[in-house]
Amino acid sequence: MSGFSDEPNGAPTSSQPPLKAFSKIDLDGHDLPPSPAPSTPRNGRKYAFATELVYTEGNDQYNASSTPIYQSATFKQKPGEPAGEYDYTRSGNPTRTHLERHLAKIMSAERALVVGSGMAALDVITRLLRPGDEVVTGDDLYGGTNRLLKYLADNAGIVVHHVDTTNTETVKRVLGPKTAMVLLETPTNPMIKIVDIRTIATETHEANPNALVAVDNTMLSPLLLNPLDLGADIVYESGTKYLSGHHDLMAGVLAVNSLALGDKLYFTINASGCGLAPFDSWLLMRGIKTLKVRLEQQQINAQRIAEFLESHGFKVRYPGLRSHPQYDLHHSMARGAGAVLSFETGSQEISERIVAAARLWTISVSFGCVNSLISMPCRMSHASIEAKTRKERALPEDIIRLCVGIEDSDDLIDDLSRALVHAGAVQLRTDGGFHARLNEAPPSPNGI
Ligand SMILES: Cc1ncc(COP(=O)(O)O)c(C=O)c1O
Ligand SMILES: N[C@@H](CCSC[C@H](N)C(=O)O)C(=O)O
Repeated sequence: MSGFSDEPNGAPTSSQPPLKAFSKIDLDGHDLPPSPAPSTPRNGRKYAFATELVYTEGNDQYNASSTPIYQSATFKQKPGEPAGEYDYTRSGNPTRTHLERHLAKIMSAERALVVGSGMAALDVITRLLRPGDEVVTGDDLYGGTNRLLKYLADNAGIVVHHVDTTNTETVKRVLGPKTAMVLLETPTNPMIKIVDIRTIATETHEANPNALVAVDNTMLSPLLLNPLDLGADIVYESGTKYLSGHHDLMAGVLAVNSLALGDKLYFTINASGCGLAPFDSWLLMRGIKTLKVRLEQQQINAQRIAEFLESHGFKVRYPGLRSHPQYDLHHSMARGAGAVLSFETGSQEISERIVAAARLWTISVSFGCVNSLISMPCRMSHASIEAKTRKERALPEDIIRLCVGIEDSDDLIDDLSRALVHAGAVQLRTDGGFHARLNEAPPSPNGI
């Protein structure tokens, strides 16, 4: 897999025009995000994504190259003059504003907002709902998203429909005038299923023009997907993941094209006080600058690892593989396959042994970090979904999720191979190769 031009990465030939990273913002610069601390060159020239990621323009009094951390809760006012631009950091802070302008630019959005975590972003979005409203969402979702929706269903009178969002007909059947929100993930976490944002957004707005389509873009980041360009009303993501890239902060990002909707989201952020703190805003701004180089390498590594596992007989879920049933759909929307994949071994016990035997792959929740991570979603990130519900939704208990980092891919494959052999997940052949034992009885714990 090569890089991140504005062309679809490895996409099948189609009659569709090439996917553009900045389709919304005009090259003459009439459509730049408003900004007291602009993040875009004032001459209006629009650069390639890699350039826009690192290029920022500020209005710092000393021309600081890195926008300073305004570590201040309050801002002094001048007597007898109207209130200044900032008064209190819960309401606004220059470091946070600069980050928000920068995000609006790279997300091709009219307005972006940043909060304390990805879940805080979803919380802000769901506060647009009223009792009796219906939400349509997937049957494969991040566990925390599922938990918040369940809370709203149990306590706030919101009706939540979990359906197979990979099937647009199924989604259409539950849409209606009471649908207030459709909440999508693509690829889904952890089953890596692909959702047709364009079709579902059209169907949703036909069913109820006031319904909002919100897309969780955590898996791909703005480098690989712009849900707003596909008809979504709100895009949000966990900045804890690819945008920051080092697992050293928690953040959530929201972006919209409707300024009226942006104002409603901002109201909740100010009213509830979940805006991102100045230091974390600065750290996230720093992380964003290396998004392309990190995710590009992560994706190259992920492709190699997915091919390695598949070639050894494992059932691998990764949209970079031609065997993915929705390969074409994914590449009609996105500019790359991302760096999260999952695979099954046929046995929960074997999967547990693989995870335990890995050394380079850290056992950890989350993804997007420069380090490679291995996890068992049913025990970790998705443990908050009841076992009964996981079963109903056919989430395999043995599924292993790999979140690929930027290490040397040979080292990653060596470590994974050793873990597979140690766990007894593979049958050794006389020529030194091996093949997945899928659905065979697990061997003795030393694996051989
Ligand atoms: C797809 C997805 N969305 C949202 C979140 C929530 O983000 P955060 O942990 O920053 O609250 C996560 C993980 O936590 C996630 O995997
Ligand atoms: N204990 C946490 C688990 C966080 S999972 C983080 C991430 N979204 C992932 O998919 O790994 C919780 O209960 O939220």
